[in-house]
Amino acid sequence: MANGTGNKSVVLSDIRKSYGNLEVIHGIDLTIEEGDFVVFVGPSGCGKSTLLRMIAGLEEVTEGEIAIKGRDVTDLDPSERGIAMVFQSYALYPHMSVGENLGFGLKMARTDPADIERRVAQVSAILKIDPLLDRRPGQLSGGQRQRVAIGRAIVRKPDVFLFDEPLSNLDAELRVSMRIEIARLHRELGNTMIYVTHDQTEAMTLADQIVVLRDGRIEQTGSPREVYEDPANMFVAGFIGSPRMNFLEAEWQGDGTVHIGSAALWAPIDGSSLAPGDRLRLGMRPEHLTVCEPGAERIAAQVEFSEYLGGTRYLYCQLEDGQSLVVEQREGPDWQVGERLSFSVPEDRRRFFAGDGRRLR
Ligand SMILES: Nc1ncnc2c1ncn2[C@@H]1O[C@H](COP(=O)(O)OP(=O)(O)OP(=O)(O)O)[C@@H](O)[C@H]1O
Repeated sequence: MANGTGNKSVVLSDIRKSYGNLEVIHGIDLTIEEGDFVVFVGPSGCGKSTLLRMIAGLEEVTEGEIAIKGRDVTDLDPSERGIAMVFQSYALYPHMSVGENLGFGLKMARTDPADIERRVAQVSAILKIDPLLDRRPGQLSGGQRQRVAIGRAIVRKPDVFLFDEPLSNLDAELRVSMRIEIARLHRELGNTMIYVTHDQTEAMTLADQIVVLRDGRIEQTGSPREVYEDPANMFVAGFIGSPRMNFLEAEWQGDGTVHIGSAALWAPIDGSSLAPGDRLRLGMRPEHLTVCEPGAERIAAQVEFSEYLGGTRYLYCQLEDGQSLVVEQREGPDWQVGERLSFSVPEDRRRFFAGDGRRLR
């Protein structure tokens, strides 16, 4: 909750969506607090855009209810919902100037022309596009176009901003600066923002709350830190983070340890639902593994491939039983391909999952 008011901004109640006989959203419940920046993430086809478009009113809801600021908007037109949407494609009117694009929505709403002029000036100052007001969209760079598209949303003073992958058409450098700009806008305007992205960095840096979706269901909702450090299940653990979390198959011993090859690692989990010999997964983030002297609690692996990225190095390793392990190394010697190493991982960084992906600890 960004502004601490605790008021509900958007409430989705048992939302379902079907295309013909095919249900793609399977009963989503979600409460978004006033002023929160909420990011939807998940693999391609999980329903991020469909959910956003249903909130916008661009897609009909098959079942369930959407409320914005306490008002049931499920059957209202997009224009009546108090939302503004920014698309990946910008969706600017090519034959209008930037100024006309910015003011068009207000003109349609029969706003007083002097008022339109004042608000367009205000917004173009916020977004630093005032020198561009007389240009057409065709005469702008990608970044400038996206600024105009965002300006067109702001000028209408919506309750809720919806962003559908707004930065994915921009080059890497511009993405970073626009990302920072969007974060600044959120801080300045304080509105609720809902944002769909494929980009992990955008999700982690912009979100107050990340909603992780899979196959039309919510797997977890939480702060970036919660979903990263305390994932609800193996899916979330594997989806959030790049390179992704390592999952090693391990055997539960019944004495509080798991075995991976010759390594015996302490596993502080509730073993009441487990039997000795049960297979578990031990999850470890690449940055939590460190090279150390061999020992009982050490995982032995051979370096297969090494990637130097400047500030960091990724070691792609293989255990004796063929399992893979990715290790992020920030400092220390440049280990070479073929080298046999031992790795340790702190106890509080170990995550355990049952065979069905359930989190054990
Ligand atoms: N008009 C449509 N007719 C039939 N199925 C559709 C339609 N639109 C979307 N779907 C299906 O609904 C599911 C969710 O699609 P959606 O575009 O919301 O996913 P997404 O998470 O946004 O994916 P991406 O990350 O690839 O954009 C997918 O299985 C998709 O094939």
